[in-house]
Amino acid sequence: MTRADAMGLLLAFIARLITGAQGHWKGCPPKAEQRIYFANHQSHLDWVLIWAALPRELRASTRPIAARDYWTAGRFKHWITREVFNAVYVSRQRTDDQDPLEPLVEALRNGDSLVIFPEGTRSNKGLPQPFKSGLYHLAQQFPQVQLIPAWIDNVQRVMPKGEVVPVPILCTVTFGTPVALGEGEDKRDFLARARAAVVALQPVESQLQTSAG
Ligand SMILES: CCCCCCCCCCCCCCCC(=O)OC[C@@H](O)COP(=O)(O)O
Repeated sequence: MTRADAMGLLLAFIARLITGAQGHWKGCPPKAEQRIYFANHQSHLDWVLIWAALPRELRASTRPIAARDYWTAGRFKHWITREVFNAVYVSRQRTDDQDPLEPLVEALRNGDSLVIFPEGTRSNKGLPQPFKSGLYHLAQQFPQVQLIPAWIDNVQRVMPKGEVVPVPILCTVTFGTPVALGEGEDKRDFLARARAAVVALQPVESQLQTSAG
Protein backbone atom coordinates (compact mmCIF):
# COMPACT_ATOMS: atom_id res chain seq x y z
CA MET A 1 0.00 0.00 0.00
CA THR A 2 1.34 3.45 -0.86
CA ARG A 3 1.47 6.27 1.63
CA ALA A 4 -1.28 8.01 -0.34
CA ASP A 5 -3.58 4.96 -0.03
CA ALA A 6 -2.90 4.78 3.70
CA MET A 7 -3.73 8.47 4.11
CA GLY A 8 -6.98 7.92 2.18
CA LEU A 9 -8.00 5.11 4.49
CA LEU A 10 -7.08 7.13 7.55
CA LEU A 11 -9.18 10.09 6.41
CA ALA A 12 -12.13 7.84 5.55
CA PHE A 13 -11.81 6.32 9.02
CA ILE A 14 -11.81 9.76 10.67
CA ALA A 15 -14.79 10.80 8.54
CA ARG A 16 -16.72 7.71 9.59
CA LEU A 17 -15.83 8.27 13.22
CA ILE A 18 -17.23 11.78 13.26
CA THR A 19 -20.20 11.16 11.02
CA GLY A 20 -21.31 7.91 12.50
CA ALA A 21 -20.98 6.18 9.10
CA GLN A 22 -22.58 6.51 5.71
CA GLY A 23 -24.51 9.14 3.90
CA HIS A 24 -28.27 9.29 3.54
CA TRP A 25 -29.18 8.39 -0.03
CA LYS A 26 -32.61 10.01 -0.01
CA GLY A 27 -33.23 10.88 -3.64
CA CYS A 28 -31.03 8.37 -5.42
CA PRO A 29 -29.03 5.25 -4.60
CA PRO A 30 -25.25 5.13 -4.87
CA LYS A 31 -24.68 3.82 -8.36
CA ALA A 32 -21.92 3.24 -10.88
CA GLU A 33 -22.98 5.88 -13.40
CA GLN A 34 -21.30 9.12 -14.32
CA ARG A 35 -22.34 11.88 -11.97
CA ILE A 36 -21.59 15.40 -10.84
CA TYR A 37 -22.31 15.77 -7.14
CA PHE A 38 -22.71 19.37 -5.98
CA ALA A 39 -22.89 20.45 -2.36
CA ASN A 40 -22.68 23.28 0.16
CA HIS A 41 -19.15 24.05 1.33
CA GLN A 42 -18.07 24.98 4.84
CA SER A 43 -15.05 22.87 5.66
CA HIS A 44 -12.18 20.84 4.24
CA LEU A 45 -13.88 17.78 5.63
CA ASP A 46 -16.83 18.24 3.26
CA TRP A 47 -15.10 16.44 0.45
CA VAL A 48 -13.82 13.70 2.75
CA LEU A 49 -17.36 13.05 4.03
CA ILE A 50 -18.81 12.73 0.55
CA TRP A 51 -15.97 10.47 -0.49
CA ALA A 52 -16.34 8.30 2.61
CA ALA A 53 -20.10 8.02 1.96
CA LEU A 54 -19.49 6.51 -1.48
CA PRO A 55 -19.16 2.76 -1.88
CA ARG A 56 -15.47 1.94 -2.07
CA GLU A 57 -15.60 0.83 -5.70
CA LEU A 58 -16.87 4.25 -6.80
CA ARG A 59 -14.26 6.28 -4.96
CA ALA A 60 -11.40 5.94 -7.43
CA SER A 61 -13.43 7.41 -10.29
CA THR A 62 -15.04 10.20 -8.23
CA ARG A 63 -12.81 13.26 -8.10
CA PRO A 64 -13.04 16.55 -6.18
CA ILE A 65 -12.70 19.91 -7.90
CA ALA A 66 -10.07 21.80 -5.92
CA ALA A 67 -9.11 25.48 -6.09
CA ARG A 68 -5.68 25.51 -7.72
CA ASP A 69 -4.43 28.60 -5.86
CA TYR A 70 -5.24 27.09 -2.47
CA TRP A 71 -4.52 23.38 -2.93
CA THR A 72 -1.25 23.64 -4.84
CA ALA A 73 0.26 26.18 -2.41
CA GLY A 74 2.35 24.07 -0.09
CA ARG A 75 3.66 20.53 -0.42
CA PHE A 76 1.23 18.79 1.91
CA LYS A 77 -1.90 20.37 0.42
CA HIS A 78 -0.68 19.61 -3.07
CA TRP A 79 0.22 16.02 -2.18
CA ILE A 80 -3.05 15.20 -0.44
CA THR A 81 -5.19 16.54 -3.28
CA ARG A 82 -3.05 15.11 -6.09
CA GLU A 83 -1.94 11.74 -4.73
CA VAL A 84 -4.66 10.81 -2.28
CA PHE A 85 -7.75 12.20 -3.99
CA ASN A 86 -6.75 12.65 -7.64
CA ALA A 87 -8.28 16.14 -7.57
CA VAL A 88 -9.07 18.17 -10.66
CA TYR A 89 -7.63 21.66 -10.15
CA VAL A 90 -9.57 24.72 -11.23
CA SER A 91 -8.27 28.29 -11.48
CA ARG A 92 -10.38 30.77 -9.59
CA GLN A 93 -8.72 33.78 -11.23
CA ARG A 94 -9.94 34.36 -14.74
CA THR A 95 -7.46 34.77 -17.55
CA ASP A 96 -8.50 35.74 -21.06
CA ASP A 97 -6.81 32.97 -22.96
CA GLN A 98 -7.95 30.01 -20.89
CA ASP A 99 -11.26 28.35 -20.19
CA PRO A 100 -11.28 27.58 -16.46
CA LEU A 101 -13.60 24.62 -17.06
CA GLU A 102 -11.22 22.83 -19.42
CA PRO A 103 -9.76 20.43 -16.79
CA LEU A 104 -13.30 19.54 -15.66
CA VAL A 105 -14.44 18.93 -19.21
CA GLU A 106 -11.46 16.66 -19.76
CA ALA A 107 -12.22 14.63 -16.63
CA LEU A 108 -15.85 14.24 -17.69
CA ARG A 109 -14.83 13.19 -21.20
CA ASN A 110 -12.69 10.59 -19.48
CA GLY A 111 -15.75 9.18 -17.79
CA ASP A 112 -14.90 10.36 -14.26
CA SER A 113 -17.51 11.57 -11.79
CA LEU A 114 -16.93 14.92 -10.09
CA VAL A 115 -17.72 16.58 -6.79
CA ILE A 116 -18.17 20.33 -7.07
CA PHE A 117 -18.71 22.99 -4.44
CA PRO A 118 -20.32 25.63 -6.67
CA GLU A 119 -19.96 28.44 -4.14
CA GLY A 120 -16.26 28.36 -5.01
CA THR A 121 -15.17 29.01 -1.43
CA ARG A 122 -16.05 27.93 2.10
CA SER A 123 -18.79 29.93 3.76
CA ASN A 124 -19.47 30.14 7.45
CA LYS A 125 -23.07 31.21 7.20
CA GLY A 126 -25.68 28.51 7.56
CA LEU A 127 -26.90 28.79 3.98
CA PRO A 128 -24.78 28.53 0.85
CA GLN A 129 -23.69 31.58 -1.11
CA PRO A 130 -24.88 32.01 -4.72
CA PHE A 131 -23.57 29.34 -7.07
CA LYS A 132 -20.92 30.12 -9.69
CA SER A 133 -21.81 29.35 -13.26
CA GLY A 134 -19.55 26.34 -13.94
CA LEU A 135 -22.23 23.84 -13.01
CA TYR A 136 -24.55 25.32 -15.64
CA HIS A 137 -21.97 25.10 -18.41
CA LEU A 138 -21.13 21.51 -17.53
CA ALA A 139 -24.83 20.60 -17.46
CA GLN A 140 -25.14 22.06 -20.96
CA GLN A 141 -22.14 20.20 -22.33
CA PHE A 142 -22.81 16.88 -20.62
CA PRO A 143 -26.58 16.31 -20.58
CA GLN A 144 -26.08 12.58 -20.01
CA VAL A 145 -24.26 13.10 -16.68
CA GLN A 146 -26.53 12.96 -13.61
CA LEU A 147 -26.45 16.07 -11.39
CA ILE A 148 -26.87 15.06 -7.76
CA PRO A 149 -27.44 17.68 -5.03
CA ALA A 150 -26.00 16.98 -1.58
CA TRP A 151 -26.29 18.73 1.77
CA ILE A 152 -23.44 18.40 4.24
CA ASP A 153 -24.60 19.10 7.74
CA ASN A 154 -22.74 20.31 10.79
CA VAL A 155 -19.24 20.09 9.40
CA GLN A 156 -18.60 23.75 9.99
CA ARG A 157 -18.58 22.94 13.67
CA VAL A 158 -16.02 20.18 13.19
CA MET A 159 -13.47 22.18 11.29
CA PRO A 160 -14.52 25.76 10.53
CA LYS A 161 -12.44 27.95 8.24
CA GLY A 162 -9.27 28.85 10.12
CA GLU A 163 -9.27 25.87 12.46
CA VAL A 164 -6.67 23.14 12.28
CA VAL A 165 -7.83 20.62 14.87
CA PRO A 166 -11.13 18.87 14.15
CA VAL A 167 -13.71 18.67 16.95
CA PRO A 168 -15.76 15.46 16.89
CA ILE A 169 -19.44 16.07 16.35
CA LEU A 170 -22.04 14.21 14.38
CA CYS A 171 -22.31 15.10 10.73
CA THR A 172 -24.50 13.86 7.92
CA VAL A 173 -24.37 13.91 4.14
CA THR A 174 -27.75 13.75 2.39
CA PHE A 175 -27.97 13.02 -1.34
CA GLY A 176 -31.07 14.21 -3.21
CA THR A 177 -32.97 13.60 -6.43
CA PRO A 178 -31.04 14.37 -9.63
CA VAL A 179 -31.55 17.86 -11.06
CA ALA A 180 -31.66 18.29 -14.84
CA LEU A 181 -31.14 21.43 -16.88
CA GLY A 182 -34.43 22.35 -18.53
CA GLU A 183 -34.61 22.91 -22.26
CA GLY A 184 -33.66 26.56 -22.85
CA GLU A 185 -33.51 27.18 -19.10
CA ASP A 186 -31.88 30.45 -18.17
CA LYS A 187 -28.48 30.24 -16.42
CA ARG A 188 -29.57 32.24 -13.38
CA ASP A 189 -32.77 30.24 -12.97
CA PHE A 190 -30.93 26.94 -13.20
CA LEU A 191 -28.25 27.97 -10.69
CA ALA A 192 -30.89 29.21 -8.24
CA ARG A 193 -32.83 25.97 -8.66
CA ALA A 194 -29.70 23.87 -8.14
CA ARG A 195 -28.87 25.81 -4.97
CA ALA A 196 -32.44 25.41 -3.72
CA ALA A 197 -32.20 21.64 -4.32
CA VAL A 198 -29.16 21.54 -2.02
CA VAL A 199 -30.79 23.72 0.66
CA ALA A 200 -33.96 21.59 0.59
CA LEU A 201 -31.94 18.61 1.86
CA GLN A 202 -31.01 20.33 5.10
CA PRO A 203 -32.35 18.31 8.06
CA VAL A 204 -35.15 20.02 10.01
CA GLU A 205 -33.19 20.24 13.30
CA SER A 206 -30.41 22.03 11.57
CA GLN A 207 -32.79 24.44 9.80
CA LEU A 208 -33.98 25.53 13.21
CA GLN A 209 -30.41 26.21 14.29
CA THR A 210 -29.63 28.16 11.14
CA SER A 211 -32.63 30.41 11.57
CA ALA A 212 -32.01 30.86 15.29
CA GLY A 213 -28.44 31.92 14.99
C1 LIG B 1 -8.45 15.54 9.83
C2 LIG B 1 -7.55 16.38 9.00
C3 LIG B 1 -8.28 17.05 7.92
C4 LIG B 1 -7.51 16.99 6.65
C5 LIG B 1 -8.30 17.49 5.56
C6 LIG B 1 -7.94 16.81 4.27
C7 LIG B 1 -8.65 17.49 3.24
C8 LIG B 1 -8.46 17.08 1.83
C9 LIG B 1 -9.38 17.96 1.13
C10 LIG B 1 -9.42 17.93 -0.32
C11 LIG B 1 -10.45 18.96 -0.68
C12 LIG B 1 -10.77 19.09 -2.08
C13 LIG B 1 -12.04 19.90 -2.28
C14 LIG B 1 -11.80 21.36 -2.16
C15 LIG B 1 -12.85 22.27 -2.71
C16 LIG B 1 -12.21 23.62 -2.78
O1 LIG B 1 -11.20 23.80 -3.40
O2 LIG B 1 -12.80 24.65 -2.08
C17 LIG B 1 -12.04 25.83 -1.82
C18 LIG B 1 -11.46 25.76 -0.43
O3 LIG B 1 -10.92 24.50 -0.17
C19 LIG B 1 -10.35 26.74 -0.20
O4 LIG B 1 -10.74 28.03 -0.49
P1 LIG B 1 -11.30 29.07 0.61
O5 LIG B 1 -12.48 28.48 1.29
O6 LIG B 1 -11.66 30.29 -0.21
O7 LIG B 1 -10.18 29.32 1.59
